[in-house]
Amino acid sequence: MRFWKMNGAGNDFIIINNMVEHLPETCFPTLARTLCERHLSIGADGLMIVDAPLQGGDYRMLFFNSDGSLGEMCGNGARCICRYGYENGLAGEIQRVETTAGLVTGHRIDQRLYRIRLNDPTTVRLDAPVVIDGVRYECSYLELGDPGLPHAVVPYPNLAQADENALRELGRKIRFYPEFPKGANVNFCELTGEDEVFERTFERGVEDFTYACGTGTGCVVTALTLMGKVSGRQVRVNMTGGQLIVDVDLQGSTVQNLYLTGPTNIVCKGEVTDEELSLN
Ligand SMILES: N[C@H](CCC[C@H](N)C(=O)O)C(=O)O
Repeated sequence: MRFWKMNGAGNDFIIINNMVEHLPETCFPTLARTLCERHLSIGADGLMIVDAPLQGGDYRMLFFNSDGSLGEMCGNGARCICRYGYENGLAGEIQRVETTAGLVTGHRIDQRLYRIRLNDPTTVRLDAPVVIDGVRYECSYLELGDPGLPHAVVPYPNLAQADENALRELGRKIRFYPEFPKGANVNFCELTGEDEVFERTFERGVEDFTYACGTGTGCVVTALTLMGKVSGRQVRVNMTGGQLIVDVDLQGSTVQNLYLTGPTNIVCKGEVTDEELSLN
């Protein structure tokens, strides 16, 4: 079984082309759990399966988190998969990717830089405070696409200096907050300059911080734009693994287009030989 390992700003993925491998869909959760384990196998935040299109796109993308759960979408994953699609001749410089959350269009800017148009927000609750251990945190809740990928946006002062373990525990509690029916990816953020944000995301399905989260940055910049705190133009979001740029087109208070731009890295291309892997 051939695979590529890629990352987008440090959010890393294993990619398998199922138009070549012909694996049964039922094995994908186990495949993700096995291959994404960082000590026992290749290691990644998620597994992406490329498959034949069903709705007129260039191809279809299925995204599985490292715990085997299906994610509706993945912004950094979609940017990486666009490079995979381009370099494997599945699509041209502008491409249409079918995701579980709906169609995503991708644009090759240069060899490593890719921009995608993220799914439009389908739920935006700017005022969705959470109370954790008696402390109230201002929070927004957004979903991108349909069915929507859930995100909480939590402003957090002095984020870069925050105690890692305390932040992780808080992230976990908000991720499972009972008022978020699907759970949520939890994006802690702090404005660090004009149109510049620092962000750390505790991800559902990885159940820890990842180095970057593309849909998370899209939601952070959407919320901050609607609150009037950033312009929505070329907003720079810095995360552990690098920088992503987000553009938000507003029509009144409705988001019309949400773009995510950032780097991709092909780490290796290889063959899976994991002797512990069972496809049943
Ligand atoms: N890291 C991803 C999001 C993965 C979504 C996943 N954690 C879920 O909630 O299913 C991104 O770049 O947008």
